[in-house]
Amino acid sequence: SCKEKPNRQTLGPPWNEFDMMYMNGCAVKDYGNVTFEEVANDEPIGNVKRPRAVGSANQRLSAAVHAVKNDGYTCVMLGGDHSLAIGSIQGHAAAKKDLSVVWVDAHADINTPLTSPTGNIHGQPMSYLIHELHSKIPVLPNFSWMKPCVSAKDIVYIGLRDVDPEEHHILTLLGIKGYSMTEVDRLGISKVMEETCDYIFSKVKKPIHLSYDIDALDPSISPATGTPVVGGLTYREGVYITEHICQTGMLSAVDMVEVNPKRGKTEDEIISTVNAAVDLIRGCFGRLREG
Ligand SMILES: N[C@@]1(C(=O)O)CN(C[C@@H]2CCCCN2)C[C@@H]1CCC[B-](O)(O)O
Ligand SMILES: [Mn+2]
Ligand SMILES: [Mn+2]
Ligand SMILES: [Mn+2]
Repeated sequence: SCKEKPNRQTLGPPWNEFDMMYMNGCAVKDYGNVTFEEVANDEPIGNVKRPRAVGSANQRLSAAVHAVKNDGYTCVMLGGDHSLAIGSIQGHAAAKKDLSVVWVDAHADINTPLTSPTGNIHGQPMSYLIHELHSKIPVLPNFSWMKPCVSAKDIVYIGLRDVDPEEHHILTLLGIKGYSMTEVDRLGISKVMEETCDYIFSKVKKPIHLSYDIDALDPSISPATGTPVVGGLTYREGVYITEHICQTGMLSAVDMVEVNPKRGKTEDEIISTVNAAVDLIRGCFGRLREG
């Protein structure tokens, strides 16, 4: 997590007594890893796999993100898979009430437990988070702590190119704003970002929760991920998104998820994926390619 640019003159060496480090003019504090408990016999419930483990993990993550926000930082959550957006956005909303969510992803991750083709919760987080689908989420063990906290009108997707038919129906029914790779090609990324910000700021300027799935980038850049899909964002488009969000001054939390070294076939694939994720986060905190 990172605070705004401190006044350099008043600061001592990079490390000071609050175990903060200063990088790129940001005060960076490492809140450590959220440890997750192993859950034995975590049998699926209907079409939801690992509900108990995922529910308790997200409850812990939610508390951690809440603490980071209460300390006044912009929160950086490094995943893990995209089911962690449940805890990250819950914890953020507990501290900041009204949020806008920019979801950068090849996928919509808005399957409900009933529509999911795989039962994997990483394809469902948005359905747990939005008010409009609350009635479609069954009671699940270890999920009683959470409640919907985002409105459909406060969401924008960027990078969509692998959306299930049921997800497409939900997006259309709820009128959720999205820029698929077709729109990115048609409009260009700068127009997409201009429209995205006009849309989320059209009424009230809400803090932004940027939930960045590394599989939004083309697999040629970030192959070490669970569900790669061809035809993704270029490195430049991916970084432009973060630079544009940064300059709004409204970024309040960012998830960087689905970076999975185990899915890299070579060391180079892993390094390329991790370096892209690092550069995306640097873009969120003011690193400009012009220097
Ligand atoms: N919609 C999905 C789900 O499992 O719900 C199905 N899809 C895989 C499937 C393969 C065959 C062609 C259609 N797509 C992955 C996606 C979840 C991605 C989660 B993310 O966090 O990586 O975005
Ligand atoms: Mn995944
Ligand atoms: Mn995702
Ligand atoms: Mn994805």
